[in-house]
Amino acid sequence: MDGKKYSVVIAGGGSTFTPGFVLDLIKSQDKFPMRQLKFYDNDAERQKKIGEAVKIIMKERAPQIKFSYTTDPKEAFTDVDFVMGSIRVGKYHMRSLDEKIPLKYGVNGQETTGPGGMAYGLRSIPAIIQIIDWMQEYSPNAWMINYSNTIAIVAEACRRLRPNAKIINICDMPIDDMDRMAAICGLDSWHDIDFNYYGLNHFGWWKEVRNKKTGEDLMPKLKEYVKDHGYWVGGDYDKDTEASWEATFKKVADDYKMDPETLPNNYMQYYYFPQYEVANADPKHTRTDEIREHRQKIVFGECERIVKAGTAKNNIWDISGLHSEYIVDIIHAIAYNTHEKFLANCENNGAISNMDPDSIVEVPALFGADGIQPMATGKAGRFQRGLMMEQQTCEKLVVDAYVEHSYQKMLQAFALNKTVPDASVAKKILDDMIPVNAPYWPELK
Ligand SMILES: NC(=O)c1ccc[n+]([C@@H]2O[C@H](COP(=O)([O-])OP(=O)(O)OC[C@H]3O[C@@H](n4cnc5c(N)ncnc54)[C@H](O)[C@@H]3O)[C@@H](O)[C@H]2O)c1
Ligand SMILES: O=P(O)(O)OC[C@H]1O[C@H](O[C@H]2[C@H](O)[C@@H](O)[C@@H](O)O[C@@H]2CO)[C@H](O)[C@@H](O)[C@@H]1O
Ligand SMILES: [Mn+2]
Repeated sequence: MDGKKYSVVIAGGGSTFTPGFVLDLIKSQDKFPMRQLKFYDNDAERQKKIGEAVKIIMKERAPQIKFSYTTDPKEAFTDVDFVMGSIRVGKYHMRSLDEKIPLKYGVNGQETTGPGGMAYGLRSIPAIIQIIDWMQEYSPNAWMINYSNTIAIVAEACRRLRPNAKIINICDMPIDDMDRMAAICGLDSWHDIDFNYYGLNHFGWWKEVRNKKTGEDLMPKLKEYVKDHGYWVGGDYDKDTEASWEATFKKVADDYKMDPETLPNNYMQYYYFPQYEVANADPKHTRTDEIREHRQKIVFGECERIVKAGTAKNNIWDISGLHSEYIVDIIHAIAYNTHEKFLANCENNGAISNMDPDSIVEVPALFGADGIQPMATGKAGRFQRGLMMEQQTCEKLVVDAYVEHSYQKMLQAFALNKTVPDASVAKKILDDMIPVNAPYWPELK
């Protein structure tokens, strides 16, 4: 370590994940020392609620790190080494519509999959491109680690519109799944697992899972468990897991049966069993409502409590979360050029040998000071390749729709998607989505 101390800005300071991430950054000061932490958000009021609580946390636990929050891009993106992308364009209001509009027509209503995921992706593109441009203008050497969804669509837009930008698009879902695999096999955490994985974001498969220390092949043990229980661990491990996530992890038992050679990312259920998802959804009460009643309420309630008490003693984020732990590991790998292996969403260029070079894929990559070096994962199975070709074409069509302001391309994206049964249904969903997305989408002609 060269004694350097880092400056980080979180874009989306008002995110429900921000306080947990801050606590993990503070705990990692021996590993990733910082001199400055800033928040940036375009909703001053929402950010202030988190910002005021974090001010107290920082004063008590890391007074050596200068902390501030702002809605001014120049102030936010000047003098930073890392930009963390945690924005949700349109906030929970728009997520709720992404979920509920498709359900009205009997189609899967989910944050990052199906028409809702494509609608969300189209909203995110201009905002992420704008943040990249600010970062390049005010801190040209900085890296942006982006986890703002819909990642596959954002990554495709970056590939086309800002090909030289220092941005890495990541997802923590496979980490969560691997942490569950570790627990199932009696290991401590995902850090104990070595893997070979390939696919698209929220759309992939493990080819290999091994004990990192001993090299033992864990696939037979995992398959035996997953066929009955999916990735549901239960007991103490899952004591805080919400009902919808419980259903998700259990459903992996059925996903797995679609290809017993591999282990699936839990998001495959939205593509394998869209009718089941719709049948089990309540169009009046979707995942957004659950978050409003649970995560959002808890996070903002806790911030309010800290501000009122004037202290952050015994706060709820003292226990690390996988999401932020993973992100700290990634920025550490870039800052200290460790070439550790994580998953990244990047241009294929042969990483999956039978996918187009210009596909955006999610594959293992070595993370270091120059960014990522994607690794060769071999050949996708015929079944997987067919699914991926369809899905990534949808993702490319959304970016076409953005670039060309094309109604036709967005309609094709919806109609092609595996979750949508019919082009006339695709049209109905799109026509309902256009007016509510008017503040965020280009005008589609
Ligand atoms: N990739 C992953 O694995 C992963 C995991 C968890 C969450 N996420 C993503 O992280 C993001 C945050 O999730 P959340 O549930 O905490 O959302 P949230 O709604 O609680 O917070 C998002 C924040 O972004 C702000 N925002 C919206 N548009 C903005 C813009 N243009 N510029 C600056 N700020 C803006 C909002 O005001 C809000 O404060 C989402 O995109 C979510 O999908 C990704
Ligand atoms: O419905 P949400 O907002 O709770 O989750 C949607 C996100 O789900 C995944 O992230 C999980 C993560 O895998 C888990 O370990 C924990 O940290 O919670 C995260 C969010 O709940 C997924 O990877 C994200 O892309 C989704 O946005
Ligand atoms: Mn994700």
